[in-house]
Amino acid sequence: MTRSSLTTPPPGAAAPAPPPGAPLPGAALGSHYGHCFGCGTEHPTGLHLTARTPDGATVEAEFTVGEAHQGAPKLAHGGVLAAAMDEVIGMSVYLFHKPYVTGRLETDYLLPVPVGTTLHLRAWCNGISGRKAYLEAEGRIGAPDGPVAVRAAALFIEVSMEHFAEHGDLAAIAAEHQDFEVNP
Ligand SMILES: CCCCC/C=C\C/C=C\C/C=C\C/C=C\CCCC(=O)SCCNC(=O)CCNC(=O)[C@H](O)C(C)(C)COP(=O)(O)OP(=O)(O)OC[C@H]1O[C@@H](n2cnc3c(N)ncnc32)[C@H](O)[C@@H]1OP(=O)(O)O
Repeated sequence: MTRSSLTTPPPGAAAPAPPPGAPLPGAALGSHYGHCFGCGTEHPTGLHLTARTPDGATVEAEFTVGEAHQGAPKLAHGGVLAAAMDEVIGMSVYLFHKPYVTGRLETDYLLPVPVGTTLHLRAWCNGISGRKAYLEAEGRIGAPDGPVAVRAAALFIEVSMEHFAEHGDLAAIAAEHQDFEVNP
């Protein structure tokens, strides 16, 4: 992965153990918001990613590239692939049971991804330092051990739930997340 210093964890940054209440190994993670473009089940044209954590520390999901995801004829659009990486990385930091947003997302495109391809996505955390989480993901063609088509590195920033109240619609999230309080 060609990674900038901004997405490289500083020395000593370690991923914490999942807190009580975090998804257990083997658990499906579900959607964090029904209208999310990445995982929302109610989104009419979204990616509809469904993820699970095999070990409580990493996240896996599959994304099949469809006609709606084209950039060049019969090839996936790079921005759509970046959205899939953003989503699976977001799910991996959700394992820590705190709200984070993407601050920076870096993507390497290594192979073209034809329509009809199933990408096997995997994301994990390389470390947390203060409010900053350093994360990484890869997308492999056709199988969990297939050739790597996309790699991503990201810096996610921890926010309070007030972030969503101030800038978005906290009530819509709270309706689906009784486990997140505005003033815990
Ligand atoms: C997404 C919905 C979540 C719903 C939450 C509800 C429940 C959670 C449940 C489930 C979640 C599960 C899955 C989520 C899956 C996918 C989600 C996809 C994620 C997204 O798609 S989310 C949308 C795109 N995202 C944004 O919409 C962010 C817009 N942005 C801002 O809202 C501010 O920009 C913010 C808050 C990022 C920072 O603002 P701020 O004022 O709080 O903090 P500040 O600026 O001081 O930064 C603190 C330290 O981070 C460094 N830093 C900041 N930004 C940086 C950058 N870009 N590059 C390098 N370093 C950066 C600073 O340099 C400083 O570092 P230092 O402390 O060392 O000085």
